[in-house]
Amino acid sequence: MAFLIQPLAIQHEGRLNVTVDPRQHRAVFPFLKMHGLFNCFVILDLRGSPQRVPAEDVQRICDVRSGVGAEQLLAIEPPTDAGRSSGADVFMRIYNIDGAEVSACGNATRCVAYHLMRESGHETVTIETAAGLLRCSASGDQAVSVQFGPIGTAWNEVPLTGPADTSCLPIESGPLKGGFAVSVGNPHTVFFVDKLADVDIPRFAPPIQNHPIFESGTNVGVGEIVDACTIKLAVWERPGMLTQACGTGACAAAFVARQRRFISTDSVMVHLPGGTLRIDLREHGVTMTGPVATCCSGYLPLQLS
Ligand SMILES: N[C@@H](CCC[C@H](N)C(=O)O)C(=O)O
Repeated sequence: MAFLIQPLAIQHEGRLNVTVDPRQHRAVFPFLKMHGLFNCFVILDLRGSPQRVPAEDVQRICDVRSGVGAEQLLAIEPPTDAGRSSGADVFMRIYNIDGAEVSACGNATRCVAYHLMRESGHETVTIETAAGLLRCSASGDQAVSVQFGPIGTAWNEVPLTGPADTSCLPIESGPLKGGFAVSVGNPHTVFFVDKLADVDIPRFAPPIQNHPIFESGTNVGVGEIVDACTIKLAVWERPGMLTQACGTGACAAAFVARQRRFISTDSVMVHLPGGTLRIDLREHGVTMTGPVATCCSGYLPLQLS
């Protein structure tokens, strides 16, 4: 697969349109690469030709050696009929680097929302995902807020494979004990430790991520309380990588810290290796606010089925 990459030559007016490469007789899909706190994404606009991206293509595109390099691939598609009648502007399909579809990604939602708001000239956009509708709004020049619904805490919402106390799971790995499992549209298990820097996350997180108590694995958050309104957080994400930032992980950690009364405010600053997110905890749900950035755009010749 060959790529034509145009660093920083970003066209924000109009859609990313599909054209045909006359030499290769293959559809050429424009892509945009963006990041939210260095959690980076390739975005494809498939509104004109909604189809699934095969797992091998996702893997190749996301691999920094063979492709563009990204931690998730996002396909913008038309909303479903149900989504459209509830006000959704688009459907966002989320692929992890192994090609598996997942139902939520906080940083990606901010990036796609920013791109769509630039395209429409509006200050708000509603994105449908497999986990439901996400209402997004501009928050200054280069930042976006996303409203998630209420955090799920029931065992079958996470989902676990059977009934268990999600607020104190009976599993452990080294210093990771007493995890609190929640759903932010995707599964997260949050542990708090005294000193985050002392935890060897690549060693201790995988046994939690892949524990049979989870129906489809879990993302693993390891947090340290800095003060009554601030958390330091690292997230080990499915399918097995330490990220610079995780938006849904930040929502999960702020929610769990509040439940455990480790923090006393409804507005929590979550410091991740890639930067800081503000998480507002409200009765009707959680709102995440943070920056986005555009890396480059280009063209991907793909044979989608
Ligand atoms: N980085 C994302 C989460 C992406 C999905 C995750 N890897 C999963 O498997 O659920 C975020 O910002 O939320």
